[in-house]
Amino acid sequence: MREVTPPGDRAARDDDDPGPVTDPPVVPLRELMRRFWPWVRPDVRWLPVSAVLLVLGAFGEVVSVWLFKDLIDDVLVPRHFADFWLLAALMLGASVAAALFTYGGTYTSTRTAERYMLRLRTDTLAHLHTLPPDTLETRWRGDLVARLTFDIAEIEQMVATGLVEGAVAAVSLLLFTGAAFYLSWPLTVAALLAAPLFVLSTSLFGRRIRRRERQVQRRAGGVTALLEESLRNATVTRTCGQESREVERVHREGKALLDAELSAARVADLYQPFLGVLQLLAGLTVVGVGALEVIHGQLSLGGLLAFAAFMAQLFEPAQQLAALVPLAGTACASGERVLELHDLTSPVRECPTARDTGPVQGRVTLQGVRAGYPGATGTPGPPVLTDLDLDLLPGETLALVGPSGSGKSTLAKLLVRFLDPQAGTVRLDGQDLRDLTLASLRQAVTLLPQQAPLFRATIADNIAYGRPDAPPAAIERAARNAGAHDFVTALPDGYRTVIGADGFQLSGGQSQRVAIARAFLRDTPVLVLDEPTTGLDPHTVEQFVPALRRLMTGRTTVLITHDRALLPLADRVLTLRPPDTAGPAAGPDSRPDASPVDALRGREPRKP
Ligand SMILES: Nc1ncnc2c1ncn2[C@@H]1O[C@H](COP(=O)(O)OP(=O)(O)OP(=O)(O)O)[C@@H](O)[C@H]1O
Repeated sequence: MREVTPPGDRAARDDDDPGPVTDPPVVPLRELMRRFWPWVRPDVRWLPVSAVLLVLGAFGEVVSVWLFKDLIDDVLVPRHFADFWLLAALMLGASVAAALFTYGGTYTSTRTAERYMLRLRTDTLAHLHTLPPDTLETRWRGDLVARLTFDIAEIEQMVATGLVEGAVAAVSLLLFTGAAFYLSWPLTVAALLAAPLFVLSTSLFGRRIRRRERQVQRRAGGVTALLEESLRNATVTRTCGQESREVERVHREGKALLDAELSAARVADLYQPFLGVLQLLAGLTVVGVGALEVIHGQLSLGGLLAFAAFMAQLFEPAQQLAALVPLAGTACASGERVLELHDLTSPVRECPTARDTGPVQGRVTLQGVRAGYPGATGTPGPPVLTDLDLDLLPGETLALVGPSGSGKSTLAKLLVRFLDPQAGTVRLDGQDLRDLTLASLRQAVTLLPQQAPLFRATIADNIAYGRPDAPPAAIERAARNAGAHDFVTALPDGYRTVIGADGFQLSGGQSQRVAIARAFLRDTPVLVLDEPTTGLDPHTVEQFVPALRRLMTGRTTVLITHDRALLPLADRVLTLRPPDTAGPAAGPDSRPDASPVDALRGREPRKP
């Protein structure tokens, strides 16, 4: 949803290139505070502790200023030096106590804020991990990272730090005003004449800053999104000779960010000098009225100087309160971006009465399945699969073939519930997948995606990713079964060799073997292999087949492949057709020449 922006607001105005990231829905400040408050709750008791410590610190300052007045009136004016030592010692004591209280208050407030940020970030990521991978992959990864880092830090500034600082500044303001009032009420009234102007300017500036900050955060997300994509696709960029285009793309979004930043700065940076003028106005009024009071003997010189000191002290919390205005603007814009993530819901839900699978034999049944993807508005999109019936016995291997876009990966997603059917049922050992807990289902089914994803960790840790408690002997056994042991032991650090996040130190075939070893170690009764030989040359595939055969033995396997060399591994072959070749959606191909290995059809499945 785009906010309506006033004419003349250059950075806020939508230009020809709105950038990759769109605005999240606008959320009122109260609603933002309500939504983000639960993460403060575990440490909520520390908020009053730090507030009390900070207020005690401010009180120490008041005492110190008061003693300063006595120093002027009782030592300096009457030239009575004997009282100096006691007053000086008391002033020093008050200042040291104030410094210690302020230190304790600041530290507890920082600790609360940092812990808040950690909780919010962890829970946001945990929420993202409840969403099907497709939901995340349709968003810009860099922008997601920006929301999980920068935006959450901005929210923390407001919700945890800002609240404490705001409360303490308000209390300090009251303390200093009370002390000033006690010294001279006419002077205090004169000083407070500027207060309505403060309040008015805060409201006017606040709204404008928030509007501009929304653009800043959106553009900042756009820059990280483009940077991430640009670096991830560096190989394609170089081979296509598009380096300058990539740099230009990021530069253009960076320029839009710069414009948005400058637009925000033009308002935010005007705010503080504007307040400075108001402060000067209040100060001059105080000096004028104070001079008259001293001349008429209604105020001592010490009193006037102490009043001036209180005024100086008063400006600090006033400035802190004022600084919360741009902070709140940024935090609101960031809050909206993080809330948008929290409001993403998974189309795949675990029902409250879901039960564990229990021991799994591995019979997989699809009955009248229709499946497709939700459209932009969340309504069901056109079906990719229709009327799909399938019955796989335990230990049976089904090769799933068909042209691109015919729905093979969609079927794989149904088996691990990354997607639910629009109609019909998918069953495991006769149990509807929707009646099972997601965790137990995924304990029973291993999905090996097309690209073997590797983590920046040791080879042993990569193999043990699905079973982190696996002993080294089990890891080695899995690697031997996957045909990975020989190349792993040839590496300088063997199983302790750290590989890059995208497996850049391993060849495609080696990465696939590590992924197969991972599947061996998980040892699930059902396997879904999505084009396991993608990118491998025929010779490597030939070497790879025995490992695949070992892995599939005794497990119900759906083997998605375009590779004819793998078809002999299957007991049956199912060919899917893309929706546009025959009616609205794909289904199992019943043509007699549908499968290149029709002879395999009807063959007895291997026993588990
Ligand atoms: N997340 C998604 N959102 C919307 N449509 C999708 C999504 N994923 C796949 N599709 C669409 O569903 C159809 C089937 O895609 P699917 O990935 O299942 O095909 P496939 O047979 O596995 O293709 P390939 O052999 O190229 O991997 C395609 O038209 C594709 O555009």
